[in-house]
Amino acid sequence: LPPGPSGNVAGEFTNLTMPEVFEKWRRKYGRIFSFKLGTRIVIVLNDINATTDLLDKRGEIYSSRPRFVVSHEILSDGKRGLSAPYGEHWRKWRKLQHMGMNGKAALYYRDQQTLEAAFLLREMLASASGHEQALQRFVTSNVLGIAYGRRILDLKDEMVSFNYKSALEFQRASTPGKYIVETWPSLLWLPRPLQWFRPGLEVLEKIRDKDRETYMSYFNGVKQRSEAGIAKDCMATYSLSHGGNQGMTDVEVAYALSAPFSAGVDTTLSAIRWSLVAAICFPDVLKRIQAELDSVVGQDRMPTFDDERSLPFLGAFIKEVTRWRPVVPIGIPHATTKADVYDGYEIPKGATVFSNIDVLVKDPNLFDDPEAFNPSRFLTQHKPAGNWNGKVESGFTIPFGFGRRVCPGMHVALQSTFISMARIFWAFDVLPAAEGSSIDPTKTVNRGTTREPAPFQFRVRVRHPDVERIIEAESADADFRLKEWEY
Ligand code: HEM
Repeated sequence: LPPGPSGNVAGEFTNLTMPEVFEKWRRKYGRIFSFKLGTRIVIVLNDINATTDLLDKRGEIYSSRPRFVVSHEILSDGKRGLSAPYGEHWRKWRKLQHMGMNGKAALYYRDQQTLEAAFLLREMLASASGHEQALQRFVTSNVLGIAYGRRILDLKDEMVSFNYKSALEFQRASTPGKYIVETWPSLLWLPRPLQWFRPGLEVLEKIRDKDRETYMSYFNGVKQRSEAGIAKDCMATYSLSHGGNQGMTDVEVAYALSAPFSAGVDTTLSAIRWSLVAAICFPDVLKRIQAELDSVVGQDRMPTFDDERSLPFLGAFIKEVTRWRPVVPIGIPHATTKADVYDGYEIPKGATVFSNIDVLVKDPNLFDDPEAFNPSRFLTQHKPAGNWNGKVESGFTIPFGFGRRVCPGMHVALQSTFISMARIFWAFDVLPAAEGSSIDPTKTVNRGTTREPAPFQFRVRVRHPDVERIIEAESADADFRLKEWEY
């Protein structure tokens, strides 16, 4: 096995976060290390070549997920794709995600994203600070638009509270050490009357039934709208088109439609929050973005997606934010389906494999002065960031994971980030909450697999005299046009 700490290391994770523990061990053991957690072998890749060699090039072996007996198999009836092992069910689920969110399909959601961004500006204009709710509503509404062609007017919407509750139950059920069957799944073979741990699982089975019923009701809602010819194109309607369900049952499709919410809200929101933190901490960068916006867009209309190609510095800024503060710092673990050998090390079948994104995006071999926040690195023609082994990457996608499991929501996430940032920076100066106060960009909060800035306050200041009038006009139009997504 690759080198690493021996013995029971579970205690290491009580005071430090997983990315922190990984960093400590990386300094000691180097580019690939391993350790044992319970009965599992965990391998951590801290190097882009090892990551691409294994997760990309040997995708046939490295594309599964670690087994989650309680949260995936029991609570989710094995139906959630994000935690599904590599195989037939995951493949069909993945095809639907791809069909609904690939680069071309993502273009369809631009209308809603643009209108929601006008709405967002109005909400931000209305409150001097404390824009958290407005940002959260913007991201959530777009994600539900992708899944169900439905928008939300506020965060109290029942669809939002249900999805949050369901995500929380999943997280709770994944807590290490909480359920004995997680460590000893063979206990589930005992005759039921002998399963002394059963009552704990029965609670989860009740939640599972309620989840299934609710997901089905959302899917059936779109079916009815589709039959009536009033559904907006979305993943649900794609699944209803000829062969669109990939041969999945209705319940499987209904579960698949829950993925954009569970994987897309916290991640996109965190990317947007980090973009604001960067704008506040690096005012010269913000000034340069605004100069670009002023010269391309001017002051008598809001930016749109049509301006994207003419705003290379804003594009570079968004890439740099995702590099500087990756929102899924150690990725989502893969797992092997076959034993393998790499660089003289044994990688056993069933091993959990992390790629340490946090380290890859700060690799000095890939990025000059990697700790610096420097969007211009993504404008250079000669040494594109992400160029390794002489291989030029057309895009920078490290923060979105690797191989067959790479984030299928990448395009919609980048679109949401682009249109919200373009419009916010066009309309407002983004400033610390109080004159002379500052934000510390090294302070972070971990939430499951995502990492976001520690809560911060900021205020916005209108940039030019016509902003309020334009926001009012555009958001009134958005109110009207967004009705197509309201039900
Ligand atoms: C800035 C925003 C986002 C980031 C940085 C991000 C990052 C990631 C990463 C690192 C993974 C794991 C990939 C791997 O296993 O190697 C992932 C998986 C996934 N993401 Fe995203 N994501 C973002 C937004 C979204 C959005 C908006 C959606 C959907 C609307 C989404 C849907 C998914 C799904 C369904 C998976 C699981 C894929 C699978 O297991 O096959 N993500 N994402």
